[in-house]
Amino acid sequence: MSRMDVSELARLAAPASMADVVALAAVGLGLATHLLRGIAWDKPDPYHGVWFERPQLRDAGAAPRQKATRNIAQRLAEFNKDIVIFWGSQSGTAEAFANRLARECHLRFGQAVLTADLSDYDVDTITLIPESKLAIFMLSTFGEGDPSDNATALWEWLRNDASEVRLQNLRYVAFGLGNSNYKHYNRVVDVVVEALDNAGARRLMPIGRADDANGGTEEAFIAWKDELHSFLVEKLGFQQRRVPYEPSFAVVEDTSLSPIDLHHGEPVSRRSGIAKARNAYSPVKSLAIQEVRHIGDSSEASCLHIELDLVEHPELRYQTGDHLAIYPINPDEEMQLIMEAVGIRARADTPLLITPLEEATKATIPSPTTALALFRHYLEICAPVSRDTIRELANFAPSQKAKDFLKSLGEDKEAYASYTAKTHVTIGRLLSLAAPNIVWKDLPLSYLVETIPPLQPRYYSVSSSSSATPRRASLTVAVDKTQLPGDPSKEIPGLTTHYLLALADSINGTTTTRQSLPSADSHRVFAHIRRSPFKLPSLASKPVIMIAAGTGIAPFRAFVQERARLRAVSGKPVGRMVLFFGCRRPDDGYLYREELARAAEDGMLEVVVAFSRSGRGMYVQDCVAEKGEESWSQFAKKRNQWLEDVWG
Ligand SMILES: Cc1cc2nc3c(=O)[nH]c(=O)nc-3n(C[C@H](O)[C@H](O)[C@H](O)COP(=O)(O)O)c2cc1C
Repeated sequence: MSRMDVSELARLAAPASMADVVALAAVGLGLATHLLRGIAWDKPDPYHGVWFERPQLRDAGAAPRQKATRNIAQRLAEFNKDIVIFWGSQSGTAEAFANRLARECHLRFGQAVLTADLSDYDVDTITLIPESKLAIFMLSTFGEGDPSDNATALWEWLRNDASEVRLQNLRYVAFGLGNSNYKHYNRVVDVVVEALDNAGARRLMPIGRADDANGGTEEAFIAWKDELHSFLVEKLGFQQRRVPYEPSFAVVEDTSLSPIDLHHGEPVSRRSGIAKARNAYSPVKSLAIQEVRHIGDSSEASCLHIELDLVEHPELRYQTGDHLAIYPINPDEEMQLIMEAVGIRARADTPLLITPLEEATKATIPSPTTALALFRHYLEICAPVSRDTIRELANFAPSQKAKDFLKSLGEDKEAYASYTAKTHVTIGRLLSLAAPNIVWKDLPLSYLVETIPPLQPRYYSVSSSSSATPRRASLTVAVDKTQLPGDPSKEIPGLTTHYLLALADSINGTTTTRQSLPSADSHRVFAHIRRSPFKLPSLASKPVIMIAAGTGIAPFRAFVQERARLRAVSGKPVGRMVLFFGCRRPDDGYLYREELARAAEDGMLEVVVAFSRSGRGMYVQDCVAEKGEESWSQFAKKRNQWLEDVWG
């Protein structure tokens, strides 16, 4: 990286909000990762903050099923399906879109559609899909222009074996999900489409691309879907029909089941497909919270340091730099709203059996369960409701007034945008706003089960070192709130962070959030560990430059602890570490101040702090530009030396 690159970084917009700070943290990590690319680790992984993962509870479902074939062509033939929708999704959006599109193709055109998690099939069997079928690819881009975990096999197959792949029979369309704020915007769909085309596949429509930069993903999907529908009618001769709803799941109350047989909220282990093959995820376990304390709080922001006990679970091992997934629970208020609206509140504890009506449909919710567990633990009920769903809900409305209201909102893009800018329309709120105090008796629970996405775990970088505290993992979590763009007086609390805040309140006897916990809460969280390639250089003598703002410091705290431990145990010197850290003021957001000062006193760490609201008002990128020059030239010298050592 040249001096110009550093000043370019300094020129970037100064952060003015929490979102900026988060973006800044990502830029910081990106830079650090870039500097150490190929030296400290093989594959850069600059996203140290909250991580996402596919939300599906893979092995969920009541009865054990026969092992499904991994041959996609065979599966399509077995279930007589006309269309396959492949999805590659990290945080669940592409998966939810694939399910919505499948339902719509079935209801509108009577087509038999299979949605396919890419990691459930051997990707080379795509070559066997006959010409009579249509394939739809819905792919998101993650990391640094990388595929989602479940699309890795497709990615590697198309890139590594490109010259051998023959796809003359494949007719397909593709839709990509990305964000133009990232350097490699929608790279995955572009690379995959290029490879498919080169292999002789016939692309029937231009690629659809969703840009999440300004929250445009949903509308881009609706627009692309409308184009696809017109194409299917006009070019492929599909006949339209009008079927408002056909369930894919049977949801029935079964009082014969005993409470001990029910899933009361524990997530089902997600170790399947590629993740299992690569041992990327640990099993999900219930972890006791050993300690939780507020650090670096200010009037504007709150930050938690949480220590989780791993002693009870010897099989749970983390490595410094790994991520930990927390399974949140929905707030009671939202849960009650929805149960009230569908008239199930009095039967919240009644056993519910949720069974796919077709063998080809994958279970996403553990069954048997209860309505309480369904809405508290298993469905993402705090997310805004999509315009498509609002339009569909009009079919089940309990009054003409409610129907008209939902239609006006669902069919008018502008009306929906301005309403949702001022109102946080979660499913429970929407139902109660559209028809106050009326039970939606025609709204089947199965519709909610298949329409509301499964609740996803949220990922955080572990902020402790596995060498220093192998049986205890800590997290550093900024408690976030999002202001509604059309009414900044309304703040939407972050789901997981406010759940963690409620736990902190309960443990410490404080009251900092309105969110309450279930009465029987035992101060434990469901969690699993995800392997991360974001690691310290394997040679402890290598110097490291770290750049972070706010809670982006989490993995670097772990790195500092790791090296300190190594030095204490081996008695040997370790490489120089420089940490550029950005926060507001010396008394606002300066996380782990004393700890960092101690490491600095020991001579193994240099901390360069940028205070954005104090003194000269510096941001971390200013510090990198101003003070980083000297560190950089030293680093560059060393780097050249390593390159010579490695490459000769
Ligand atoms: C950590 C992270 C990294 C991302 N990297 C990229 C990227 O490199 N290129 C891009 O176009 N979009 C990127 N995105 C945006 C996602 O592709 C976008 O949010 C998409 O809607 C997610 O779809 P999914 O939920 O199906 O995975 C990234 C998002 C996150 C949270």
